[in-house]
Amino acid sequence: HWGYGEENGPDAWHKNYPIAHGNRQSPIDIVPEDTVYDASLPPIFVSYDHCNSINICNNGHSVTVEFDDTDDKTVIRAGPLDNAYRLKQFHFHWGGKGSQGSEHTVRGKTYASELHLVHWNADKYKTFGEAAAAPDGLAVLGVFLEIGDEHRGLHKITDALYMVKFKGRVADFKGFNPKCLLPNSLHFWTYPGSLTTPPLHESVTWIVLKEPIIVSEKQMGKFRMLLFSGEEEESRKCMENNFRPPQPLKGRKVLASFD
Ligand SMILES: C[C@]12CCc3c(ccc4cc(OS(N)(=O)=O)ccc34)[C@H]1CC[C@@H]2OS(N)(=O)=O
Ligand SMILES: [Zn+2]
Repeated sequence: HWGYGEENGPDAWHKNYPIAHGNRQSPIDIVPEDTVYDASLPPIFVSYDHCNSINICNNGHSVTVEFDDTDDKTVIRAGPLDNAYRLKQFHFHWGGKGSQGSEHTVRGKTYASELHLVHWNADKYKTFGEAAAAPDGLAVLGVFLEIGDEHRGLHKITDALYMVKFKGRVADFKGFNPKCLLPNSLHFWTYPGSLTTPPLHESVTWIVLKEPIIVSEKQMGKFRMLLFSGEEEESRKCMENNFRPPQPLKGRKVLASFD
């Protein structure tokens, strides 16, 4: 099964998922001076007010917080999007001790972690799975995490991680609103890309925020207590370095919402 190890890591994914060598793969290295400022690009509109998380889960690749997406309560719209996209889940990618960890990079700079808020086009598609296979099916909002002071909003998440230490664990996690995980500025870069884990579907409009949020090394350390492995497995591998490196741009244009 695919993972982030020597044998089953990103360089091997193409064997079962040939689209890994496709023309709109993610993540990418964002080179600000090569991006195109598009003054006609409206700001993104994040309406997470009536937001309710359901549970927190260790899926063996990351830790995800799932949302009730049965109506248009929690959506992002505008920016590069033609429809309202409903929040389905968010999850993180992170590194080992204070090193790399983000998936997107900025002129080669890696951040300690990257938060992905995964939304799907419920205006056009009936289910998340159907949307996830369509070229305009998903919109993922990416937020960089940088090491510094501790982040008050992140505490609720890091305090819940002990409940999902092992792969396959799910725990109740109600009433969390991810609005508190967004930075002050919603200035973004956007480009057409893909899921960054198998099945690597080329169905994502990426919206990567320029401004990182600041979290403490102690908070990041709690993510590294999670395990890739299940409770019954004898090999206990810390969940860390669960990121795919940047992929070829293949002629894609990266638009900037700011000059
Ligand atoms: C659940 C699904 C498989 C995995 C998957 C999905 C959607 C968004 C995802 C975002 C990810 O993370 S990332 N970094 O943002 O790309 C990683 C995996 C994702 C759908 C696609 C088909 C499956 O859906 S299904 N079973 O057919 O209903
Ligand atoms: Zn992700």
